[in-house]
Amino acid sequence: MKKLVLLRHGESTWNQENRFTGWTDVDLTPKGFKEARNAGRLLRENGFTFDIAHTSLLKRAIRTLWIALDEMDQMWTPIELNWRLNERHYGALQGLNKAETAKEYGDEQVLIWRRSYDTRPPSITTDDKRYPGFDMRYRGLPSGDIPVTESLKDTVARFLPYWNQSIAPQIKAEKKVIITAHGNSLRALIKHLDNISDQDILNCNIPTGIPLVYELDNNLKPLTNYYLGNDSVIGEAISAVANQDKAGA
Ligand SMILES: O=C(O)[C@@H](CO)OP(=O)(O)O
Repeated sequence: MKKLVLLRHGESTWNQENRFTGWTDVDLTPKGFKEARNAGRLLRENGFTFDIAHTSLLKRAIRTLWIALDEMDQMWTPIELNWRLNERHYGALQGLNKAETAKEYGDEQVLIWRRSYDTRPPSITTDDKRYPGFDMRYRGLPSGDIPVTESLKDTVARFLPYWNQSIAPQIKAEKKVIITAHGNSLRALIKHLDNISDQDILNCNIPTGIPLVYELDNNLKPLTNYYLGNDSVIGEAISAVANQDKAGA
């Protein structure tokens, strides 16, 4: 049996301000630092060690990983960074407040933008200052890979090549792996691993800073999965993510 750990970054400044974030490179809040440290503590107390860590090119995920590894006293763990683990690109919604957007467009529309499988939020244009093509970290990418908006389906499509070519072979080769990423890039992976339907993925919400352990068979089919930590804290954190788009939030 193989174990894979998934960790969403700790609370970011735009999580705190309840803004659509996507590829915007915002940092952790003080609470996010604490969540990352707590994730490291839970991993340490449960005896986890890693041969390799994967994360995105966004500092909220990178810093969460650094802090968790620091808390585990395993900062020497090799880290691979890849844009394919980035958050889903939220197009022209990036920067907008989720509750205000729900007031303007309605809860139902915002839920569709946030959680439906194949609906893309409105796009940005390639002359928008939010266009990732202006950011030097993405300079090596073909322009066809640089998003102006993404559905979860698009996120699955750009995550899976990295999973299939880099991460899955490492796990099959008995490497112990942690992936520190984002709410929607991790939903993309979970959809694939658990073979969740396009409809049911709507109800999947991932809390910040709580390690999620997958136990996998030799073909990487999930046997079971569980969060580390206190069940009621985890339940509240999952509901808080689900409710961010309520007009009264
Ligand atoms: O804003 C975002 O990029 C994501 C994650 O924080 O939000 P949501 O949960 O609404 O998909």
